[in-house]
Amino acid sequence: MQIIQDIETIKEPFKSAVITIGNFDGVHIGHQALFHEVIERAEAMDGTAIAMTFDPHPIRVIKRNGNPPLITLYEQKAELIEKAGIDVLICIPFTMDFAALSARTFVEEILVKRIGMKAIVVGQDYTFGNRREGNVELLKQYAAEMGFEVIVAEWIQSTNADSDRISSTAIRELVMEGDMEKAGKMLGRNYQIRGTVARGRDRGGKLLGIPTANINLQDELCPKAGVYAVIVNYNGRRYPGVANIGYSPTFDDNVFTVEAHILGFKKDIYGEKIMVNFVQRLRGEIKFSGIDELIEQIDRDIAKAREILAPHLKT
Ligand SMILES: Cc1cc2nc3c(=O)[nH]c(=O)nc-3n(C[C@H](O)[C@H](O)[C@H](O)COP(=O)(O)O)c2cc1C
Ligand SMILES: Nc1ncnc2c1ncn2[C@@H]1O[C@H](COP(=O)(O)OP(=O)(O)O)[C@@H](O)[C@H]1O
Repeated sequence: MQIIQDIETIKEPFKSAVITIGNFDGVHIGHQALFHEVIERAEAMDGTAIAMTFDPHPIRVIKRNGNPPLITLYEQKAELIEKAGIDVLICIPFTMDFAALSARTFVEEILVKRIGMKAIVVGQDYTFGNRREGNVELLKQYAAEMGFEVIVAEWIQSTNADSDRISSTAIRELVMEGDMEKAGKMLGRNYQIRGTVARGRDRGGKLLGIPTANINLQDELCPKAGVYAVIVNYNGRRYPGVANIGYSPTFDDNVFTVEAHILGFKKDIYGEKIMVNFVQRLRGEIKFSGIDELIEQIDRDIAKAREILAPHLKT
């Protein structure tokens, strides 16, 4: 996948560009369906499948809806879009100047003239341009005038019985409630955080005999405090694990940590990158009266996690 960070570097329009535009936070199954549609159309036209996204996330720049943490940071988002099969990812640095572009200028100058858009795939509620003045109706007017096709994608319903609409907001809420199974269904994969292993309080290995790799979150969404069955990616492999998120109330230092104990693993991995995939929340954090009770409980957590994770690690 080609990645373009600066549209000025696009010197000539792409061949029959089929494009979809969005923040795609989470790259959930609804986003994946849009990409699928783009790829199919592009293939039929012998054209180029393009996704356009923004970094930083527009809500960070416009601050209309506060500052919600992100489901996917840029690196993972780009990886997932590539995996979906998109040919070109155009990542626009979202600035106040960009936000001020009129809908017409954006469509005519950027999408049609520079990128060579021949078709655009959007959801029904797509809005764009300064103050969200552009919508599907306006896009259809421009389409007739400027000569491109507008494809309005059907909404993807959740596979859950309550058929919630799949949305980044719904997924954020599920992750914050610790409902990783439901979040995972909407994402089409487990919710993941990634980071570099940092030093903790030097208790896990020495005091408890259960070393934990601590990671500091950047801007991403933190699941509800508690204990989770997780799959850890390290060095290209997948390991079962248990993670703890919270303040470890048995100890009184009141420091918030995200940490994972990797099962069947023994190695110093400070400074190395790991990815933690949340499969299921097991319980909330407990303030134990002593270290022995804490260790016994963690042993039970590990046994339960092994059971939950076994089917996930078969492949
Ligand atoms: C699976 C798991 C469950 C945990 N549950 C609790 C808990 O219920 N209460 C608590 O105070 N600490 C809990 N901890 C946190 C440990 O106290 C923590 O790993 C320890 O303080 C090590 O910290 P360190 O990595 O900074 O050295 C848990 C840790 C793990 C790995
Ligand atoms: N099975 C394991 N799971 C997680 N980390 C491990 C494991 N085995 C060794 N380690 C290493 O031990 C470190 C954690 O040790 P710990 O005693 O909990 O200290 P800290 O307080 O620095 O987290 C990890 O950062 C990692 O480098």
